[in-house]
Amino acid sequence: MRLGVIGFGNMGSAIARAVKKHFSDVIVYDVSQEKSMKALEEGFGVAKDLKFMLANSDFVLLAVKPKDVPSVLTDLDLGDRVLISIVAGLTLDRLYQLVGHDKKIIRTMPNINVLVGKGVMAYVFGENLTEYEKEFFLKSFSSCASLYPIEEGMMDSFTAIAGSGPAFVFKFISALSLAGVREGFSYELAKSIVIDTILGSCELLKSMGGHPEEWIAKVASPAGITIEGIKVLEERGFSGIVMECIEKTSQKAKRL
Ligand SMILES: NC(=O)C1=CN([C@@H]2O[C@H](COP(=O)(O)OP(=O)(O)OC[C@H]3O[C@@H](n4cnc5c(N)ncnc54)[C@H](OP(=O)(O)O)[C@@H]3O)[C@@H](O)[C@H]2O)C=CC1
Ligand SMILES: O=C(O)[C@@H]1CCC=N1
Repeated sequence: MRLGVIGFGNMGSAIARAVKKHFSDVIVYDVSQEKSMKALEEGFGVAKDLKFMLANSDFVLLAVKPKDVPSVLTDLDLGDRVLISIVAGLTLDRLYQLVGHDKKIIRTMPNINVLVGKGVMAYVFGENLTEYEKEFFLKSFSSCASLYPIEEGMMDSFTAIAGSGPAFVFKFISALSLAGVREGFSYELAKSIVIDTILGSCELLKSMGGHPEEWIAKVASPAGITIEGIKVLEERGFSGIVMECIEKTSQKAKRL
């Protein structure tokens, strides 16, 4: 199977690198000369136009910004190829309008962590896909992401929590690292301590299970020091802020 990648930006390049071993060939098309050069330097084939890319693809990854989608898909004849869209807010209905109702489409939402093989990706299969095509998609993408089959109606919520999620996690890492600097560590040392603490906490929760609040209770000793910090988070409405952050993010996906 051959993969065509439309848009070699943050996500197109991350996915191309992550899944290339599963495809006999990966060919990239990007309007940016700089991105095309980058793809070439990384050993990918580069197409001079969409027609050439299509002629050399069985699966086509749509990885351009939402505003650029109409210019890419209008008049594009996908034929029997499978279109994999990662575009936030772009519904299957809208995709069918653009490429034709008889076409093969998989709507997905990955996150940037596919770069290190630890991504998550939601997916919804459209009509007309063969069992082989579905299995090939699942096999190739499960090598870089935990795959979640979800109802399409939950896609914007998934996008907020998981697609945008790394940005919110990085924000927390950044804030905790700055707090470490304030306490007297160098930024690099603080960041390393924070990353190891978060990795360990995630590992613990994933392998041992339980509710996060139960683990908070094990860390926060009665009349100890941790509860003083928890009090500040509670007073400032940390959980409410995070919920509103996800609500606003999810709502924006509906307006794209
Ligand atoms: N960034 C993320 O973490 C995630 C993004 N997504 C989705 O992935 C998509 C891509 O996002 P991202 O990778 O961040 O965006 P980028 O801007 O980094 O990448 C898009 C690339 O496509 C190029 N491009 C623009 N128009 C065309 C065209 N007509 N034909 C071919 N290439 C074109 C752009 O060139 P130029 O820069 O010159 O315009 C750019 O190189 C978006 O739809 C987004 O919703 C989904 C999950 C996570
Ligand atoms: O911010 C965005 O629009 C994209 C979609 C999910 C992550 N990044």
